[in-house]
Amino acid sequence: MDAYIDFSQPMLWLSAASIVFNPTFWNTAARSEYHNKTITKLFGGNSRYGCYALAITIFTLGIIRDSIYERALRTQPTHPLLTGPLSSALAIALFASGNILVLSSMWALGITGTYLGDYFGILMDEMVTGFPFNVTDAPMYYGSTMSFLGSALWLGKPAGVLLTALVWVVYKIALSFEDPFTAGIYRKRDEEQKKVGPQGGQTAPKGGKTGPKEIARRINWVIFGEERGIIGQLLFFRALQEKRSLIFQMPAAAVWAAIVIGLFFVVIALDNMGFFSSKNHFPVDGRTVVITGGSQGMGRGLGRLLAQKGANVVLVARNQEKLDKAKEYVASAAKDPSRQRFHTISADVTLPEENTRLLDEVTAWNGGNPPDIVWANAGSSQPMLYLHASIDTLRSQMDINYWAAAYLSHATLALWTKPQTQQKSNTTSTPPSNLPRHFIITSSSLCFVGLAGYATYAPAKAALRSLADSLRSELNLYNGARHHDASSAPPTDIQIHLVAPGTITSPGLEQEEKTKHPVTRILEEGDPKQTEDEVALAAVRALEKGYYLITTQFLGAAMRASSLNGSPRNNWFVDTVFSWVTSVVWLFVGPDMEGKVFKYGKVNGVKAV
Ligand SMILES: NC(=O)C1=CN([C@@H]2O[C@H](COP(=O)(O)OP(=O)(O)OC[C@H]3O[C@@H](n4cnc5c(N)ncnc54)[C@H](OP(=O)(O)O)[C@@H]3O)[C@@H](O)[C@H]2O)C=CC1
Ligand SMILES: CCCCCCCCCCCCCCCC(=O)[C@@H](N)CO
Repeated sequence: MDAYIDFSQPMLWLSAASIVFNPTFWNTAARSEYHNKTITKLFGGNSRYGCYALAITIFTLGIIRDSIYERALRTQPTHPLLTGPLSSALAIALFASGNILVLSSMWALGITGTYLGDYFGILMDEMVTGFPFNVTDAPMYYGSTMSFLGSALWLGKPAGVLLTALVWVVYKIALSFEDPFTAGIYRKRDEEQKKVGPQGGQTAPKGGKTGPKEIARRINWVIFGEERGIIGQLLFFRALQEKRSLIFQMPAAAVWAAIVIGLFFVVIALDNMGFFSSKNHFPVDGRTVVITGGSQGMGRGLGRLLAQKGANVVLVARNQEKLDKAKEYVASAAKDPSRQRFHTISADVTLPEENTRLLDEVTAWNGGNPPDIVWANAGSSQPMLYLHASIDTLRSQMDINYWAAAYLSHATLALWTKPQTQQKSNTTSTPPSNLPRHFIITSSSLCFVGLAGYATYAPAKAALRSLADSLRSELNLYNGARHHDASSAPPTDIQIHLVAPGTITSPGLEQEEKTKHPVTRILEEGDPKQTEDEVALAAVRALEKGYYLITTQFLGAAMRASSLNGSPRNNWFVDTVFSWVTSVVWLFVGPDMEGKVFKYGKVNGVKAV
């Protein structure tokens, strides 16, 4: 054991103590502030000063802890297993991505948001849902853990790996205290706000477009060191100082690997901040959108979000009562209620003629203009073992999950590709509509990966992906023809998109849980759950960036990256490197998933039909 870790070194124990002490300290301090206003009282009743003081204290304690950690490691044995070029490359990657998580989290939350401002009654107005919070709920904690592990690998010290494990456990415990507590604080605030009077419902999450002005403002912020900038610079320079001398000792291959992986995370972060495309590729203000399956779940979330962005919205589903309620809910979010219009159509989209009828009805309602955006979102899942499903079920699953979207695309594209002369000019739309029209299909992340228990459903979703890929290729013909003879060609470009969400906490999910086999639950256990609003926001943000094949959370993105095939890339660099990474990840995840199903059969057996 002594070859790995030297437990006789006092620094090791001091480091462990400081690792345990820090989160314990800030949780105790913050709770005492929350209950008795202890820190605020110390600062003459000014809670903001109190919070800044706590921030400085926590930050200083962090630096002390980090330097004790480093000193502790220097007195520890090095192990050859941890000193190769691979280990160094991994160290850099962990350190880089850990720091990106920490810095971007601070950037997004500010000082009071980062350093427990909630406990001081300084609440954030809006939930931050963009990067890095779309990657993990606790980027600070995970980022810091990654940096610890990075340092351990860099120095090649098994003791560092052990201390990192301690960091991780301590953070996990801290999170299990903090998360419910903060959730409680915000719940209380929301209840109080409700009592005071309606504030227009939920506020839209923060983030959104990052135009050149916003970028300039942020750079300014960093250089001139307003609150977030100062901390960012401190951390950045400290990281540089520590690592500079060591880079020169690295073998070239490790340097290159580290650069590629580091760049990968930088590009992801920049992409998430909207650096690569400041133009909005999906303007909806003043335009007319049709959403099938719009009466609940993701469709309703989309309706609400697009109403907030100024669209006229038509919701389609079968049940008229639910449609009426949803319309009221969506309309109440309108950006400009005096101008925006809302409508519902009851239709069964599994019937081809209903799809043509609904488009005719929308066109009439829209002053003779076809809708600008059509979203084939209706769908319904009956997961169960394949052999437990009747042939009728297999067919009806295909009807609602594949054919409904196929019929709607067929009818919509027929309308949109009519020559200019046969389409009324889009007089109701502002800005004037030679803007592209969009046909969007809701598929599922299951279009990328097959899972036991989804053979009733996933094939339809995979077929949708193939439909979108094929139509995307074919639509180039029409978009090209607009440059041949404008008068006989469609009046606008036509774009198609496929959105592949993961698990959504919708009424549909409650329904599918009734037939789902337990083994399916095991396989999809790790899939993050998104609300209808979260999934709608993620999808629309990606559309605004001009993406074609869209996922809404990180696991979905990984599944997508591992099955890109010939589909157009969103960001060629990220997509390419990510697909390499996933092809390695699958070597481990694949057998693990196969094994889980096998083991379920081994333990429980399975009945023949
Ligand atoms: N929930 C999940 O975990 C996931 C869902 N998806 C997909 O996302 C989409 C939305 O799902 P979700 O948010 O769960 O929605 P829900 O299942 O909660 O709602 C489905 C909507 O579609 C409508 N609908 C169902 N059948 C028809 C029909 N034959 N004709 C017209 N409208 C119909 C329903 O209204 P009515 O019954 O009144 O017709 C309702 O508005 C679906 O395509 C689904 O496959 C993808 C990944 C995960
Ligand atoms: C490198 C890549 C690793 C990939 C691991 C794969 C893990 C599988 C997660 C499965 C998620 C399933 C979501 C289902 C959504 C859905 O459509 C249904 N709820 C509707 O019925």
